[in-house]
Amino acid sequence: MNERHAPYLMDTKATFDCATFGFDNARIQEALSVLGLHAEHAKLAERIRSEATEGEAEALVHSCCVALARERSFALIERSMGIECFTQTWTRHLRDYGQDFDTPKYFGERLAIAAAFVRAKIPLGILQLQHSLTQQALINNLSVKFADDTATLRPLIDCILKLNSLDVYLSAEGYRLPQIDELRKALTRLRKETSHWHQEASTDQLTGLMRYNTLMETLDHHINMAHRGHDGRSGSPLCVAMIDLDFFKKINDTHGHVVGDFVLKHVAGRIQAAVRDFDMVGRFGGEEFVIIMTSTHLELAKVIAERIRKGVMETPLHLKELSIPVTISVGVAMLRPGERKETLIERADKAMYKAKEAGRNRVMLAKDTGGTGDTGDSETLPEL
Ligand SMILES: Nc1nc2c(ncn2[C@@H]2O[C@H](COP(=O)(O)OP(=O)(O)OP(=O)(O)O)[C@@H](O)[C@H]2O)c(=O)[nH]1
Repeated sequence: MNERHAPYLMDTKATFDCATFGFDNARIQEALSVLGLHAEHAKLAERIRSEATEGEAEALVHSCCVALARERSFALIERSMGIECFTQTWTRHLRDYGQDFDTPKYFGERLAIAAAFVRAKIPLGILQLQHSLTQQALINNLSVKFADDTATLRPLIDCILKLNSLDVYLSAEGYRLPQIDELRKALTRLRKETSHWHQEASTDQLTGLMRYNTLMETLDHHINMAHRGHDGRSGSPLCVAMIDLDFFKKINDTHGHVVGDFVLKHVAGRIQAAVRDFDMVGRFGGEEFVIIMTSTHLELAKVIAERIRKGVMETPLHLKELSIPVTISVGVAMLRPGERKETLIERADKAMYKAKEAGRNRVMLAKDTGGTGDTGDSETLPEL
């Protein structure tokens, strides 16, 4: 017996909320009206119960089960919910046949039974066969009893057909919700996985920063935005900083590649700590990083680049007994009107090489069209 499904099918005191399945009073009335089930059918259903199911429900279910057992997928019932649970639910269904068919409770119970069948992975066809067999058995039973009284028999059969249609309809609806639920869960899972893989694909494993491709796509996007201007009219300033570790080969040669990796990670952390929340940092290559600074003029970009340089210089990496000092050289360039990312990066790169040539551990600016001043370690370069 499958414990998970049994309570849904057997707990007679449980009330099932048909609203979960999208049935409010208006929808209940709509379904009843489509099927032509009215108040007068309550009396007919009562008659069916007293004539055909009272005291006979178990025998009826037994004979139906014998027929149903010929169906190959019937074995699933035994495996997933157990025959006892199945027959008890069916017997209860027959004893209460058509009772309060116009109430949310009636709808809720049938919807929940169908949902339990779905969870037990029993095909909808079995549940619908069960309804057909019930209909057949009741009609046969009454046809024998009222063989000579067609005036009584006809409305009773009409009522059975209608109540059976309602059962078939509710079983189909009950099957739909869990399936939609499963679909929703599968979609959520897929979305999570996609976003996880997207994150993996766009993140540099060592530093946790953006990878080269994502960095370039991001730069492209922001350059387009900057050319258009945030208000869609005038251009908006954008700067790029190219950062390269100084004498990194020596660090690798002295301490080994693994320690070199720790240094890269450490510097990436220092850069992230020094930039503003909305600046975008990526790993450009081996020991090169790029920062995209939107809505930022060269003057401000220089201040930020200086802050990063100082931050790195003042925070050596401590590894056990080792203290490894690190410095960086930085080139900063501001986007020119109509400029593409390739030349912007190239100008920042050239400025960075000028910083190397000038003695390293400094910030150099690629001259923008307006020209900039020079403070401290930063220098303004001739136009590149
Ligand atoms: N540990 C480690 N080393 C790397 C990685 N990527 C590149 N490198 C090393 O970075 C070093 C860069 O050396 P160079 O280009 O000569 O530059 P440098 O020694 O930093 O000297 P300057 O840039 O002129 O100051 C090389 O030894 C590369 O092998 C990496 O992911 N991990």
